[in-house]
Amino acid sequence: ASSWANVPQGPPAILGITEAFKADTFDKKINLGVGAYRDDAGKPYVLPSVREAEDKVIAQRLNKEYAGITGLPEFTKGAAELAYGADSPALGRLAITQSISGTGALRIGAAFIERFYPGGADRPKEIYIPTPSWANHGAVFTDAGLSVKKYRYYDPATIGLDYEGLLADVRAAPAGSVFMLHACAHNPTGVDPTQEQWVEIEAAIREAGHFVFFDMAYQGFASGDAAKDAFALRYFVEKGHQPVLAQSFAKNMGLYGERVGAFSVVCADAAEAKRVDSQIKILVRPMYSNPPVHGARIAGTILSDAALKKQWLGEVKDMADRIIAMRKLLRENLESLGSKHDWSHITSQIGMFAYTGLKPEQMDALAKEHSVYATKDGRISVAGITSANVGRLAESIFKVTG
Ligand SMILES: Cc1ncc(COP(=O)(O)O)c(CN[C@@](C)(CC(=O)O)C(=O)O)c1O
Repeated sequence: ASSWANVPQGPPAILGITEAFKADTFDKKINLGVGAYRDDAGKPYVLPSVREAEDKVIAQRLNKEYAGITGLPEFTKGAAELAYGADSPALGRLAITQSISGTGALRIGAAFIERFYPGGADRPKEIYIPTPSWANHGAVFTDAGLSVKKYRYYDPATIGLDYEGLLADVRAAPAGSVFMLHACAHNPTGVDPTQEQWVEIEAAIREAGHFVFFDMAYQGFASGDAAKDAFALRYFVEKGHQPVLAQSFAKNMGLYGERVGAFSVVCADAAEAKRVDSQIKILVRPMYSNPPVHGARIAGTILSDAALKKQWLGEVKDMADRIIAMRKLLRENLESLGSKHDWSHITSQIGMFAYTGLKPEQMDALAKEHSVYATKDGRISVAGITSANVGRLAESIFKVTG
């Protein structure tokens, strides 16, 4: 018999929505599934600054030699400055490696924590993630040998932050626990703490002696302001935390398929950063040895050229502004249809996604009766909304929510 006779059929991944969408022949079907930016014509968007940087890279006729294990220094330097701030004292004591986008950064981080996080041999290697969190977080951490715990985050009653529950769970966790925090644009809810709430959360985490793993997959894409979106990360570093950070350039540079990201560790000093860097190399070498160069060359070109970086930040703001405009339009359309529900969360939430509060059966009805496709948890990718389809989308939501 075949060696794989016992391999079971797994459930469809998130991309199952896209399959159902593709199979639908209705010409006005709407895909609000995968979190990828679309312009107002509903088309994928390659940022002009990325095209320009790519032309520069190609014109250099570079060779195809291996990058180092931790990737292109020009890229990782730029990524660090973008995240922590060009004048951050953390930059002098940072270990950073290029990664296979955000997912790869999370995986390196999980492996590093599994191998080195203190707490003694008896301490279970675990990480606390928000409820809900990005669909892939759990699997990334369990596959790296960490057990996943949950902390309260989203409150269905208010379709907002369960602030008291979050603080209670931070305080209840054993001292020195590892907490995963979404730096901005929480996925899937779009619900972020206010800056005042971040200040409280930081104090609770510091008092409990917890360790922080930031996932920043949407810097600049949430508010349109890269520094504002990095507030939580930079505030925690300022208060003395030594977090680890996963960065993705999939969304804010539109480099989805180029797989550009970075993983970094804020260390106590330069000597510690050197030791940590050596151990990150030992982890990465047998994982994938070294990263792809093309996307990092594009991102590095943008991040190291003041004019291109300025142009890029303007384009990221334009994407964020379009998302914010679609949130407003959807809410206004629902209200003008006479919906009795409170839709203020659609505009108070931030980033790629809106957590509508619709139930799974209502999401099913949206797909089956209205050819509107999104995940069962009620998450819609706002990037899939256009000025052409927002009216029909609002009518569909109005019909299934009454
Ligand atoms: C919070 C968060 N972290 C990390 C990643 C990883 O992205 P990357 O590996 O492509 O850099 C995503 C992407 N989440 C998307 C946008 C895509 C996906 O699920 O893969 C989403 O639809 O939720 C994310 O939402």
